[in-house]
Amino acid sequence: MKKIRAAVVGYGNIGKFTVEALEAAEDFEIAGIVRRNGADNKPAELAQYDVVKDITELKDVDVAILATPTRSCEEYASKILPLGINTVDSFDIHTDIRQYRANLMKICKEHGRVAVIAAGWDPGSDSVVRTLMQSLAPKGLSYTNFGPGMSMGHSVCVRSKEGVKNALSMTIPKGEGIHRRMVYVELEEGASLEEVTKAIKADPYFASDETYVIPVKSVDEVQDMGHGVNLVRKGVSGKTQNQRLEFNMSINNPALTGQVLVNVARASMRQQPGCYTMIEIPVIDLLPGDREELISHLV
Ligand SMILES: NC(=O)C1=CN([C@@H]2O[C@H](COP(=O)(O)OP(=O)(O)OC[C@H]3O[C@@H](n4cnc5c(N)ncnc54)[C@H](OP(=O)(O)O)[C@@H]3O)[C@@H](O)[C@H]2O)C=CC1
Ligand SMILES: N[C@@H](CCCC(=O)C(=O)O)C(=O)O
Repeated sequence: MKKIRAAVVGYGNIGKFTVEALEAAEDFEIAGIVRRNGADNKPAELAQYDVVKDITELKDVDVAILATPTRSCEEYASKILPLGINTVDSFDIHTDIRQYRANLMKICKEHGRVAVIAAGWDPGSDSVVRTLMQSLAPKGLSYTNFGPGMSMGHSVCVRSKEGVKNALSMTIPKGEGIHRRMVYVELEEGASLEEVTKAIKADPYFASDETYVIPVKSVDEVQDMGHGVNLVRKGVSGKTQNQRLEFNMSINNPALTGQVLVNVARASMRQQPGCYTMIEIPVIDLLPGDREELISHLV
């Protein structure tokens, strides 16, 4: 069977775990890794792979897995899709997903390619669970309670602020889908904590949550990439009240996100041209293997 050739774009936390997930997937081969500085300071674990500055330097790429900051995803996808390469990403600004999908839809249709967006665990696999729960109890309330744990998206956002050398944003659940943000920042020399705090609190990632910004000497010393979710729904099936549904997981955040990205990269090869979120993709397409066997094993 021909293997799917995937490129990983960006080699930060998600990029590293995506490479590992690709190495563990028998239906994939790694076409190469795309980094802003190309092969400069190539990490030892990438010795066997092409590490390049531009994806056009790689051969026969079927799908590009964008492991870049959320706010860079659209720029990368808009350049890569017209090259005839599918893209997948874990874009996580929930309020901007519809517009992002509409923008990429045009490009995908024009170039006959597939993009899968907002595909990590939230948004991503949690979105699929929320959808399933809503179908099981169509009337009612769902609550997504995160953590405590490290949000990669919020941490990346803080690291992009002027004066911040490194950052860790912890998500603390307060109940009923409300969260507090505890942000640990390692500041550049001379940076003002007050200015940095103002910039963080004004960012849409943080603007609607209670947020505390705490300076630390070393983010490395306090960082732990564990996270998790408790997703609950209480509602009505048909005319029957008080149906209670629950989904829990406790995870290494980048490892799970990298795995989901590989799954949707596989699924992207099985969709008609267009831009999709995870709830629009048949779940069986996330899995490798023979369809008939999966049906007899899983149904
Ligand atoms: N939907 C979900 O459930 C989840 C989504 N995410 C998303 O994943 C994103 C990436 O997280 P994470 O891997 O921790 O981030 P990192 O900062 O560790 O890695 C991002 C990498 O992207 C590359 N890059 C390209 N353009 C830029 C830029 N303008 N600024 C900085 N880096 C750039 C860099 O790699 P190089 O130097 O090799 O070019 C960098 O290391 C987050 O923004 C988050 O939104 C994360 C977890 C879950
Ligand atoms: N998008 C998140 C994953 C879901 C958890 C979350 O949204 C949060 O902690 O706020 C992340 O970037 O880590």
